[in-house]
Amino acid sequence: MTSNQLKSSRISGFHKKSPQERLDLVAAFAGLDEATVAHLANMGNLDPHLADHLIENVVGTMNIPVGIATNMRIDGEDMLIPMATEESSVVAAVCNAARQCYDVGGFVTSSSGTLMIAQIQLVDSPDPHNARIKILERRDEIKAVCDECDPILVKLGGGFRDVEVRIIDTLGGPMVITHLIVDTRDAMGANAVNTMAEKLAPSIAAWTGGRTYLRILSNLADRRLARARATWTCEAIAASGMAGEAVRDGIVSAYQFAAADPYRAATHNKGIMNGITAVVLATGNDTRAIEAGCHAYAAKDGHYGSLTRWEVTPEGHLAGSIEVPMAVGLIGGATKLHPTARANLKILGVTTADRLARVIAAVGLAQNFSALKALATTGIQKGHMALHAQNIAMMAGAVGEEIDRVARVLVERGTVRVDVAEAELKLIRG
Ligand SMILES: CC(C)(COP(=O)([O-])OP(=O)([O-])OC[C@H]1O[C@@H](n2cnc3c(N)ncnc32)[C@H](O)[C@@H]1OP(=O)([O-])[O-])[C@@H](O)C(=O)NCCC(=O)NCCSC(=O)C[C@@](C)(O)CC(=O)[O-]
Ligand SMILES: NC(=O)C1=CN([C@@H]2O[C@H](COP(=O)(O)OP(=O)(O)OC[C@H]3O[C@@H](n4cnc5c(N)ncnc54)[C@H](OP(=O)(O)O)[C@@H]3O)[C@@H](O)[C@H]2O)C=CC1
Repeated sequence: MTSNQLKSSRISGFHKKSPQERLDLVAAFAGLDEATVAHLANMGNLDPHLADHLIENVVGTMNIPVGIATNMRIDGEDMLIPMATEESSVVAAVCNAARQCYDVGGFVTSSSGTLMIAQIQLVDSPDPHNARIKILERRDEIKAVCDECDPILVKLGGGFRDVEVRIIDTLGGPMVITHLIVDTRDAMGANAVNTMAEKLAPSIAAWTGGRTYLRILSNLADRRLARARATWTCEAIAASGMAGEAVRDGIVSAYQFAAADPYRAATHNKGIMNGITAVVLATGNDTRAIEAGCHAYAAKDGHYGSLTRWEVTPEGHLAGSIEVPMAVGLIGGATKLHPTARANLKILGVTTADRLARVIAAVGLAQNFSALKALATTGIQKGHMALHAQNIAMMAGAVGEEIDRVARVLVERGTVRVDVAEAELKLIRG
């Protein structure tokens, strides 16, 4: 092969090769050394055959640590929560928040059910209002078509629930958008509702005289909302040098800032997603679907705001609550296939997708509490950087016991920087 051929990304049939053959090609393309190739070839605790079938063009796996959030009491049940994340202090933050509300009962959760929405786009309808009514008239026929697509889902108590039709103004003129509302039970439901939308679309075109284009679920799963709330007493949240009342008021003020300002809300919600995404990933669910849904929900009032609310109760306690779309499943996607996801679901002990969704909402709320408490008191760097110091020590080359020794010095000096870690490592190694 010439070096030009090696540098071409046009590799026909790459997908038909084995992971090792692909890796050899990639190694030649990128000039990878033997150690890097060997590292990528080691697929850890994921069966290479499974990895090669979960996604396309596989050459390796990317291991992310799974940490356990402790102290979580949800609806009276003590739970251990597996979280998959690459970011330090995220797991500690959930443990910390849960610890401070454990004695007063922890988290209370609820949900709006497990309904998903599939959209069918109809264009070029000369009489969109007439078209809307014509579609609504066919409810029974629509139900029959949808339920026929997935008899197992129907047997499990799910299936078609309702049809709604909206007329929206677009750059291309009015469009008639049909929403199929489907109970997908313990599945996230994308495949189930997409199949229904595709099956139904030709009938919608025939009934109305328009043309159908897109037939796909909406990730703004606002018929599948998970909710959680918790109360923290001032006594429990007092921080070194700060009365609980001041901490409470600081958290409420931080929320008010996020509610009013999208620049702050983006960071505020990122913190919430630290927890949500970590559990979604740990259980093999679709992180992008959940993130898209949560951010769209945060903007549902035409203004991007906070996913949580923080208030003071009549007794003077701090009350936090969260409401988020949470389309997660226990069936389908990688949830059943990935052995780590299966193990994590076993640790969680949840037996329904609805319960999993509510647990995830509680984790999002806990995550937000800790971030806001840190921000409103000592600042985020103290706690976060203390844990991040270990990463910095490793970046400087520390191994084994050196990691803790270097990290401790970085925290003591208050300078969590790689150059300082390198200097300290030099000292330790003499
Ligand atoms: C970091 C802490 C927890 C320290 O908090 P602390 O009060 O200094 O820790 P502590 O040593 O007193 O321990 C208190 C409890 O925290 C937990 N805890 C304490 N250390 C650990 C640990 N190593 N591993 C596991 N759990 C830990 C543990 O539950 C412990 O109880 P115990 O077990 O001792 O009975 C605190 O400062 C904190 O919660 N900070 C917030 C950290 C955070 O939010 N990190 C997310 C990354 S930053 C970000 O991306 C989001 C952000 C901040 O931008 C969002 C926003 O702006 O809104
Ligand atoms: N925009 C998005 O978010 C999109 C996401 N996706 C992907 O779709 C995947 C999820 O699709 P999903 O439909 O959940 O998965 P699957 O189609 O893999 O699984 C759902 C199916 O499992 C069967 N089933 C068995 N037991 C149950 C039960 N207790 N509750 C419900 N269904 C049950 C059902 O019927 P049956 O056996 O008859 O099939 C159901 O249709 C994810 O990988 C996601 O990433 C795909 C497209 C777009």
